[in-house]
Amino acid sequence: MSGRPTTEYPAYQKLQEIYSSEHTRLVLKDLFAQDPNRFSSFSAQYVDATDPSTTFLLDYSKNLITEPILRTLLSLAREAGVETYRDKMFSGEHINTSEDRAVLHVALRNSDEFKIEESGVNEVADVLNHMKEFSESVRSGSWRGYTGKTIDTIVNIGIGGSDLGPVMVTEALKPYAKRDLNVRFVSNIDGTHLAEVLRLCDPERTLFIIASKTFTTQETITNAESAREWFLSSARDRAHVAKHFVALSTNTKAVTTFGIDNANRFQFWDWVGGRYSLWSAIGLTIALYIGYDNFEQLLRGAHGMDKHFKETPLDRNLPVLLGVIGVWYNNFYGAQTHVLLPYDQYLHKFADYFQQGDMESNGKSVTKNGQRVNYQTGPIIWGAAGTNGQHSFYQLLHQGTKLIPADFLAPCTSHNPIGNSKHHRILLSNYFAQPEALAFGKTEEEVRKELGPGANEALVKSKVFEGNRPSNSIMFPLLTPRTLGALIALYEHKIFTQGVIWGINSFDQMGVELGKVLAKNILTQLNGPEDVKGHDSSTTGLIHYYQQNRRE
Ligand SMILES: O=P(O)(O)OC[C@H]1O[C@@H](O)[C@H](O)[C@@H](O)[C@@H]1O
Repeated sequence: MSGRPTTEYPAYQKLQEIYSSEHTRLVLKDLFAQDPNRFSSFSAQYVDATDPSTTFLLDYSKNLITEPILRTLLSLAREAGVETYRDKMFSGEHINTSEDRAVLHVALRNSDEFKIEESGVNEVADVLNHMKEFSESVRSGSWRGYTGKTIDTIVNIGIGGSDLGPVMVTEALKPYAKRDLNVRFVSNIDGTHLAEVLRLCDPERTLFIIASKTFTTQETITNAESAREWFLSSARDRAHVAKHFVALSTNTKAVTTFGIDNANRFQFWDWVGGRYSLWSAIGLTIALYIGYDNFEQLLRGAHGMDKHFKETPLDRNLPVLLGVIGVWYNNFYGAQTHVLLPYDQYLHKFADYFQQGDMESNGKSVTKNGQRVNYQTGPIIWGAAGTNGQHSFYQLLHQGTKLIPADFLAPCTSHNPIGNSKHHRILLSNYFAQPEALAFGKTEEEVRKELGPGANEALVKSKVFEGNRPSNSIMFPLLTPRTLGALIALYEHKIFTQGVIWGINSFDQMGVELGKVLAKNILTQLNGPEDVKGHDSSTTGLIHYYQQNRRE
């Protein structure tokens, strides 16, 4: 994150040479045949230092790497200053230079271990207590709505980081949830989202959580205002809002203006980036759903990974290993995307979550010093829960023309061992088979043997799997709150590592602003064709079409 273009580091140039001279010889089938210990050399077990039951295995042996390549990739991380910038982050230095802010999501899950000097850090424990008290009163039924009834539905209104984290974690940790409490999410400004959720709510028993770091986000404020209107059409008296609306925000003034009691505001700080905020007050919906103690376990799991990232030498540092291997494909193999494939239905929002986490962090094309990069930065992140993807897009993973590095994740034990774990064994057999098929493929010779003499030539070719498609596999005993915390932090620090190597600022998101400004202007021009001014002919034509065809 020094802002130096990554191509200037000696290790980068060395990697370029290695790639040019060796990549045609990097064949997984051969690498495994040559080294019977490849799995043990290129895998590692993570064990939380204070809770050995929080553990997972990372197998990175099915990557197109050798020891010298990995060593050189780690040299690149060192030359780019990953260790230095990691320490700067943990000590509260303002590494988000464009916004002059510290980057301290690690302080939100710090059980007082790292000493961090930054205003607000000493308030974290108070906010957690506030969340504990509040979530317990709602869950126990002592918090009552305006007619004296208990709360049965939480509606989280927020977008981006104020939505995706709570959505992903409440889905992932459903086995720990209070099942008689419904959680619903409204994020999109499309009125349909709010309308369909409100249809499921009883105003006397619904609690709205207005989640917005800035409390100025157009979608969230508009949805919150409409929700308040819906609520007041039953409750009538504005004084009842206090029992049904709480805010999670850094913006005290805007929360008060909205009419939410200061006692019902859960504070956080500008050093918490939106996409790193599920650990803050933004996690209130999570605490309400799975209980505060489980939320705390999630924080502890992440803290364990923070310690690992902070204290482990780079060659055994799991986020760093994932980061540099990703750089290898992104910058040398020209891979454009990275796919996340959790074989766990509970993790079906994992890829959606890390689309923001990764793409908003590392989707940048100037360095921290303002120089246009002449190399690739953040990959496109996508994915879906296994085995569904196998019956749709895996065709392209196996036989398409693109290289798509993949991460496969799975629990050894299911929370739902129905049929004596029959489902889980089938699920896992697929989890094991897919990376194997991607890596080792199926040769023409094997196909011919299978089809027998006289087989149609085109058919033979179409059944060949070239293989040599890389992947990481992550396995953990059970998806617990603590394990999930560790896994999320693993990917957060991977993203950090890559951002440092590419010399970009992973903590601002200037790229989301232009569209917002243009939309505000266009909103004032939608009445009639005479209002539409200052656009290109395409935009003008589209707005005119809307004006001619709307039925309002
Ligand atoms: O929490 P807020 O302030 O409403 O912001 C929501 C989202 O707003 C988006 O514009 C930002 O790109 C995200 O990073 C952010 O998470």
